[in-house]
Amino acid sequence: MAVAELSTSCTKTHSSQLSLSSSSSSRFSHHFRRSFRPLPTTRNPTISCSVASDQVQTPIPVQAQDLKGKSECYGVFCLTYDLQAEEETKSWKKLINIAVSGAAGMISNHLLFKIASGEVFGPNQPVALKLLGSERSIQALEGVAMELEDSLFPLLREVSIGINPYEVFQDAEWALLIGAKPRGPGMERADLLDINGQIFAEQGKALNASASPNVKVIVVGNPCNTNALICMKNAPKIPAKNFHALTRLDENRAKCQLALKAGVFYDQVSNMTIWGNHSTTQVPDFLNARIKGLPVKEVIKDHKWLEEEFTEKVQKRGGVLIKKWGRSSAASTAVSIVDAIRSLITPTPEGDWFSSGVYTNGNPYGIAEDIVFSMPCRSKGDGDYELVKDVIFDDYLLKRIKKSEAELLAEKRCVAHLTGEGIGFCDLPEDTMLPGEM
Ligand SMILES: NC(=O)c1ccc[n+]([C@@H]2O[C@H](COP(=O)([O-])OP(=O)(O)OC[C@H]3O[C@@H](n4cnc5c(N)ncnc54)[C@H](O)[C@@H]3O)[C@@H](O)[C@H]2O)c1
Repeated sequence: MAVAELSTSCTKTHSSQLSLSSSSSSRFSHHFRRSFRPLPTTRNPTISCSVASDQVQTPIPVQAQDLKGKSECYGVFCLTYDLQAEEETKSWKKLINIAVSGAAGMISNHLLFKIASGEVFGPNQPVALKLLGSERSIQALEGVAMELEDSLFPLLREVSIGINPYEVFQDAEWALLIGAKPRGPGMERADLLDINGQIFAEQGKALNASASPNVKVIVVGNPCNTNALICMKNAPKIPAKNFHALTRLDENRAKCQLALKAGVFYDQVSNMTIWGNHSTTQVPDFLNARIKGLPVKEVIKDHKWLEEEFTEKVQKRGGVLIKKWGRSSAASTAVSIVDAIRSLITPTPEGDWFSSGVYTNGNPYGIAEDIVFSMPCRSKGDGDYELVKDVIFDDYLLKRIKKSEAELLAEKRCVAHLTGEGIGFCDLPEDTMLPGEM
């Protein structure tokens, strides 16, 4: 839909509501951007209308040096489009705030455009993007915001960028935490846990202080299960159930491999669980998965392949991809983040389920409590989920699950200093890899 079309659906613009700047006299001056503050919550951006206004001049783009410690609206997104709440149309929903960290990275470069297009939250859901970068990525973040400007997405009502999570996470209803440091040459998994754990401890505190109290958090940055645990422990005001570690890419990869082996298209594969850690100890569950509604083992008779090749193929898929392409999977990861969100905001198809790394307290499978473990979930589409109870186990599956559980318990001990549970002590069973490493 074109911007012009949108504005015709708006009854009236309210220049009196243009209260974006703390200095109203400079609001429409060429330099009004300088006095900008983070987007105020009183802005009531319920109604979507054209971003254009004949009174408004071109804003000066945010400069890197302006951004220290601030979250700034960006360029064209500083212009107003608001209408009064009572003029809300029936066809457009209330704007939602989506925070994305690592917004200048490769995964975000795919994800942000999917969110802004309406592909994720729906064609009648206006969105505000709050983009968090690192100090090193400020310029790149500005470039991302420029590309978003140039895309003219009707649903994208606001974009703000910054490097201070307390500012950027203000009122976030979704937090997609992608930004993290990659494992450098010679770096042990324990080092990575500590370096990235510190990022997620700080971001947990920031979410606790600034985000919507019911914010849904999807942690993508690796090691994502333990990062999600750290983040959750540092955000006691937010329900533990709201934290997810992304294992959806692993689920999608597993479905693809089963489909290939069975000679069916991948939409025929369902009930795919990834158990455990997003590492090479993860367990793609072929015992409970189904192909065309039948147990996998009834369709794929080559059980040796299932036990030996399938599992390893899924676990190491990311590493093989890096070897081929020279960089890690970004597009398919972004797609899997979209899948993960959509699984929470749309009802799960009858009888099916999806995988997500979630908090283990109260789980029905006997998995150790107080870790973030990938398990099968179902959702009513309200943003929440329930763990699936009707799954079966055999010795093979249980043994593998135990291995991944042991790894996550060790990771938890390793980051005790970041979860407020004492002194970190690293006795990781082995230096396992992330799926994107080889
Ligand atoms: N869970 C999964 O399935 C999965 C899949 C693929 C990648 N990953 C992980 O996702 C992460 C990002 O991957 P990518 O390919 O986009 O990497 P990338 O290096 O292209 O981007 C990461 C971005 O994060 C930024 N960043 C670093 N520290 C930050 C901080 N404290 N706050 C905000 N931003 C920060 C960096 O400047 C960079 O722009 C990595 O940790 C990767 O291992 C997870």
